[in-house]
Amino acid sequence: MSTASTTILETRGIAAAYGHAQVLFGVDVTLRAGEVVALMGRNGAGKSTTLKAIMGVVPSQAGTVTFEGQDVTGWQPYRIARLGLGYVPEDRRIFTDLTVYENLEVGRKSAAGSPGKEPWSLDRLFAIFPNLAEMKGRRASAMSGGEQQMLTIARTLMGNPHAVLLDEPSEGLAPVIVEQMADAVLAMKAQGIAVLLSEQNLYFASAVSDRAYVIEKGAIRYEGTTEDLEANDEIREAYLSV
Ligand SMILES: Nc1ncnc2c1ncn2[C@@H]1O[C@H](COP(=O)(O)OP(=O)(O)OP(=O)(O)O)[C@@H](O)[C@H]1O
Repeated sequence: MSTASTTILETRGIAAAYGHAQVLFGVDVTLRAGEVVALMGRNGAGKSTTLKAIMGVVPSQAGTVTFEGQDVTGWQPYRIARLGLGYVPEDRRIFTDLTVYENLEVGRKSAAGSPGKEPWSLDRLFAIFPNLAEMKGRRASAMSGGEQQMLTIARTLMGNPHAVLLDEPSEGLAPVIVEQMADAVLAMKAQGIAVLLSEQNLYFASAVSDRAYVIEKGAIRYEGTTEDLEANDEIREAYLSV
């Protein structure tokens, strides 16, 4: 049984580049069981690349990624996903020709090693995403961006992950949908899923996260509770847009 202090995901010194342009310079991030952690920073700071490097979507040139005690550095994304790490990228990769229901069925798979955990069912998902329940038969192409974002997360949960990486879940969402998104993240946490999310919105991050890292130019500049971050004018002004 994991406790709040068990490390579920850890990066040590990860570096990554696009061609000759290095964008991550030794990033250390830890996610413990049961936590929601925000990776904050301005546009281009390296948030998405950090999540991609964890997931093996971009190769890390240095450093290590450990998931549930296993060194997964250099693994293919599908293998990491199979271990139980879900990933929701910024671009919503849903099937627009399929209905909400069909998209969720496509996501159904069992992740390794979640003993005693009930697999996600559509009923459980719809309890967390009531708006999706109301539009089960709708094609994804006829949904708003925010609804598609919810669907992407719901579909990831159908894979029964133990932890999830969420890339900018609140980006571009109307305020009412941002609130629903915050509820969904908290519901995931209540179900025992650890979440590492990238975020620019301090309001959203504080509503859902226990701790935050601030990244700038590909390196972590601050680490602390979201409360401390909110109270730290210097860090906020230097590295965040708020
Ligand atoms: N596919 C790519 N090819 C080349 N450079 C890239 C690519 N993706 C990102 N970059 C560059 O890498 C740096 C980090 O980008 P990244 O997307 O990780 O930032 P971010 O903090 O997630 O910002 P955003 O909120 O804009 O997504 C930026 O300078 C960006 O221009």
